[in-house]
Amino acid sequence: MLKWGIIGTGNIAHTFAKALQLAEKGKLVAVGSRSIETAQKFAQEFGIDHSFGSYNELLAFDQVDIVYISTPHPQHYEIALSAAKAGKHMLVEKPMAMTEAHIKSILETAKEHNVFVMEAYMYRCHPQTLEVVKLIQSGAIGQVKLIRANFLYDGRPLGPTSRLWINELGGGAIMDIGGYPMSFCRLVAGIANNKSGEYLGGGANPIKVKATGYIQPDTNVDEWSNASLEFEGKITAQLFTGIFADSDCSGEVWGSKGSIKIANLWRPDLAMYGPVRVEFTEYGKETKIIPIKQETNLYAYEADAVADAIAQGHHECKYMNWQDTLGQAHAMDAWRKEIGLKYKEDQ
Ligand SMILES: NC(=O)C1=CN([C@@H]2O[C@H](COP(=O)(O)OP(=O)(O)OC[C@H]3O[C@@H](n4cnc5c(N)ncnc54)[C@H](OP(=O)(O)O)[C@@H]3O)[C@@H](O)[C@H]2O)C=CC1
Ligand SMILES: O=C1OC[C@@H](O)[C@H](O)[C@H]1O
Repeated sequence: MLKWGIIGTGNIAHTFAKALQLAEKGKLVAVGSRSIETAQKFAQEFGIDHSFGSYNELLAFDQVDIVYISTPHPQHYEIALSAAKAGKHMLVEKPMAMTEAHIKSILETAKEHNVFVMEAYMYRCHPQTLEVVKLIQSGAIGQVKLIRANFLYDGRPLGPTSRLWINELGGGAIMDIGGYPMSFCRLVAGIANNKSGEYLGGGANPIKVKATGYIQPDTNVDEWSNASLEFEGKITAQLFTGIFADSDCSGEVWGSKGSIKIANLWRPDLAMYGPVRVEFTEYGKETKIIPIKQETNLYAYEADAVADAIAQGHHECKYMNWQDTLGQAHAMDAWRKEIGLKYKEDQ
């Protein structure tokens, strides 16, 4: 059993802690917060014995094998460096850090200290995503030509104190949710261009990134944006993200023989985002609905995939490996640059 410690006690930390209760290969043993009161409250809520009033105390605790870093994005960098130096494996929430330079440095430090690290794109570990991968690999839709992926939701009710609307906390749509469509298009292009037929992980890197978007002058964060990508193999993609609209977690892939449509790509744990299934159409024929059996929770799949990789002595997870995270970081920097979106980490 992998022994987990959680760093930060916000929204996703609660979701992940609940999921760990369902994971087969891991359990939550400790939590670290900036305040001891918050840590104790969280520990009580999840019935765990160890709570710490600083992240460094948790990192020094020898009963924890792996930390889940769930602070706002700009804080991931320093915490991940400290975690690696403390010899802890880590699952770092997406984006792994604010810039490609910071992400490179996290991966180098993890390598130096011989620890596992994964950027927490949880949907990559889910059977629905694996079904999409399988369909593309089987040649069912022929040669992939065009990809579309969206992640939008309404972040306005969260109000101005939410990290989502604060530039210093890495706010804005691209950094919060734009990374999902980017990572999906990269995954699909990577699978399409990998002729070995084996899922080796590692998305493709776009050879062109063009984008437009709207940066709110009051907050200096992007409220919406769309990007157009071009990949090798004559594959093009269009991504949409925004934090002002009804939720849209959908994606589509068009090939030379057929297409795939997914209603709820990112949050199959939440029915409000749409049904969990893959629609496959061979052009000119009736659409087939492929139901997806969820045997556990979305984040429990992720936690168990991490546990499997570590048990096999790997420092990366095949569903989101280091090469993929680096390519993702490069593409995300390019997207932001296209619309002039800047953070203090860019200096
Ligand atoms: N994979 C997924 O499905 C999701 C991933 N995420 C990712 O997880 C991360 C956290 O998101 P979310 O849980 O929504 O964020 P929240 O704002 O809800 O929580 C963040 C937590 O981080 C800690 N923290 C440390 N430094 C700061 C700071 N300067 N300001 C505010 N909080 C701080 C706090 O915990 P404490 O006070 O205990 O130290 C806080 O509760 C983000 O990187 C986001 O991209 C978010 C939602 C879903
Ligand atoms: O990763 C995420 O997915 C769900 C969103 O609600 C959240 O803001 C984001 O960080």
